[in-house]
Amino acid sequence: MRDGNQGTGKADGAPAPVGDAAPERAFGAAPGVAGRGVRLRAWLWRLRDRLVASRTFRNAAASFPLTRPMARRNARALFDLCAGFVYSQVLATCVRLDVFALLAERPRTAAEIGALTGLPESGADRLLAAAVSLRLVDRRPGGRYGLGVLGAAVHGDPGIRAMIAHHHLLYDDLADPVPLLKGEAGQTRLGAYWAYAGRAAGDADVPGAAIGADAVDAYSALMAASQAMVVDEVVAAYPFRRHRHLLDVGGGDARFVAGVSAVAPALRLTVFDLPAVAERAQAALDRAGLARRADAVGGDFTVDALPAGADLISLVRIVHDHDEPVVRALLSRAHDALASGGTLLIAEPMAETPGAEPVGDAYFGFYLLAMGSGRPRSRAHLTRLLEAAGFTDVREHSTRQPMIVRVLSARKQ
Ligand SMILES: C[S@@+](CC[C@H](N)C(=O)[O-])C[C@H]1O[C@@H](n2cnc3c(N)ncnc32)[C@H](O)[C@@H]1O
Repeated sequence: MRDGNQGTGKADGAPAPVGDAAPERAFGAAPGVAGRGVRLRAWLWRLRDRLVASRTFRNAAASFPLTRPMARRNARALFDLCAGFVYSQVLATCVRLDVFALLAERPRTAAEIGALTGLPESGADRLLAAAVSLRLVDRRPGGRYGLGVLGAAVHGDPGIRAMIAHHHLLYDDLADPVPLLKGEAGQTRLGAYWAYAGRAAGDADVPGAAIGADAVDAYSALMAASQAMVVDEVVAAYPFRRHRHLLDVGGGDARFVAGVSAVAPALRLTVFDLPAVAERAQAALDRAGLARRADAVGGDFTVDALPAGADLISLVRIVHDHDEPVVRALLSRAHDALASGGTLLIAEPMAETPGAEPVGDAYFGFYLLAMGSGRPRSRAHLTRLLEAAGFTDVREHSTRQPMIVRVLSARKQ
């Protein structure tokens, strides 16, 4: 099953093609004047493309003192694109060999790191030099190495480490992206990992109730590990205390509702997820001492109604996992289940996030492609979907790290 919007040839928020009459209408200019503006822009883009493609021009730009910084910046940006996979492998190796944990204990030499990780000293030396260049590791006095500013962040966050550790599945699937883009890849490793996403890629569509504990354990643990950074952002952005009952749809191991419970002590909490995950959620709620005010309900939101009556429904890192028809049906079910005057929250990383554009469209775009369903969506795209499902008053609540998660709320009349 593919996204209903795919294949239209017009990405969400993409500029209108050159020659389209829309810009003229938008600016209310006389058609002839605006048409000349569009043609002038098209000519300038062609000129820029020709110049930048010319080696002579690039050499001249690198020689001239005023354009040299820009020429160097662009050359470096292009090299980083070429080398991105290598940088990721340096990071993944440091995580796999626990280099950051070893350096957090105390600064160490390459020989010590080699002895502790099973690498020859020359291998440890090469890995550490690469990690220094990427700010994962710092050189310290006496030929020792310590944590770098980025390595310290990875060391301090089990969620980031878990994400990095599972990326080998993604890299395997992306070894040849063309069959993925053509929709001809069949079952992928990420599709198998995220059982609910990959279930339609096999011969038969597996019902949600048939997805067993074995199939959900790994992804549920990954989501639980990476939930801390999300819940902190969402709780800081949205006033949960004004509500009486939160239903967290696709709530995984109940980490999100547990985080919210701390800031909204009177809130009733319900987690809805696939039956195998709901069992994990119920056990987690019991362990957290939340059983009196929280419960978990098993079901499949592609076919089942959602539990009714909550005045707040949250979809945290859910919508981007699914193609258009599933999202439309889910939003409609959420609308049906909400109490009148209730609120729906969507919290997830989004496409076209200013300053984090590649995170949405490149990383999540290709991650979800490999997973077999879903796409990152922009705020404008989500707003259209929410309004089509009957919601009004769509608002964004600013988060401190919009790269990680953005929050939209919408009201049911
Ligand atoms: C990406 S995880 C997000 C989990 C959690 N909200 C978080 O942010 O950590 C997606 C969740 O949606 C659940 N899910 C996926 N498809 C579902 C379906 N058809 N019905 C119910 N839950 C589903 C998964 O089991 C999983 O827990």
